[in-house]
Amino acid sequence: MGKVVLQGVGRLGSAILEGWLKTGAVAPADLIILSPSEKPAAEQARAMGAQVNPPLEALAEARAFVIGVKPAKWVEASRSILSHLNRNAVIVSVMAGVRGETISEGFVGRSVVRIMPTTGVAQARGVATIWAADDAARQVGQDLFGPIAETVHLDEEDVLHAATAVSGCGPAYFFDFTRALARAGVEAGLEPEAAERLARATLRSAAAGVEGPDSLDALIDRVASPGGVTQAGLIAMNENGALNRVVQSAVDAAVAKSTELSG
Ligand SMILES: NC(=O)C1=CN([C@@H]2O[C@H](COP(=O)(O)OP(=O)(O)OC[C@H]3O[C@@H](n4cnc5c(N)ncnc54)[C@H](OP(=O)(O)O)[C@@H]3O)[C@@H](O)[C@H]2O)C=CC1
Ligand SMILES: O=C(O)[C@@H]1CCC=N1
Repeated sequence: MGKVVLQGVGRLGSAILEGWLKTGAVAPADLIILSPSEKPAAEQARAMGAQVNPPLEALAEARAFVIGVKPAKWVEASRSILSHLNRNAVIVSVMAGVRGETISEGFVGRSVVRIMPTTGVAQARGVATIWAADDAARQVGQDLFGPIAETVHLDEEDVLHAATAVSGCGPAYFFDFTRALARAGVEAGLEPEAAERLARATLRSAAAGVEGPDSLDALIDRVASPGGVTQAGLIAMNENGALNRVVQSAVDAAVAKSTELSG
């Protein structure tokens, strides 16, 4: 793979770094980490042989440059490094919204691959949607994220907005639902600690169900005995299409925000 630069070790950057260290997808000796402040994941990488904030001349060897900063920060963050960065480095953007063409222009024509990962990459159990204008850049994205995520390749860049709304944001929706389930359990009489343990463990248990080949309909059917307790709950949850409506509004709002970020 060659040297890989990670710029930004925040919520997602640290998850990516943890995944790489866990799987060895990027050898620590090949890692160059740029971070304005000290981060535990970066310190762990340093202890394993990575370079953290080395003199910028080190970027001359970069094969890939991963932008892990916020969409509002990347232009400013690229300014000081640009003249040092290898001319052939592939730019790997995990930023929501920002278009590949815009990033390529900012990086003076370098190839760009856009990735939309989930934070599950930390446990090498992420999902990563990949889009690139050229196959070589796409392959760099696959090499970096394939070992830490299930990868889904897109042909159309515009569909990344939808992938972001469904997958990039998705873990937060499930955590929010789990919290609501725990709260409802408390209302129904459970102690708060028991309610949270049950809701979290149920999320893990349900996730194990989707590891198999069964359709979502079949998985639901297996839990919902005809005329039974689950069916009563599902009917209440879906009354007048309430669940579909609320999920659709979440996805639509996230697509709108991602589109806004694309300028
Ligand atoms: N969080 C998520 O689940 C996902 C996030 N993304 C994308 O990932 C990107 C990062 O998001 P997230 O991790 O949530 O945001 P965070 O704010 O947690 O992380 C951004 C990091 O960028 C660092 N940073 C700022 N300026 C520089 C610079 N000049 N050089 C190096 N590092 C810099 C900040 O450092 P410091 O802490 O020192 O200020 C911070 O740690 C965004 O573009 C977002 O769209 C995509 C998919 C999922
Ligand atoms: O909330 C965000 O903007 C980022 C992008 C997808 C998940 N987190």
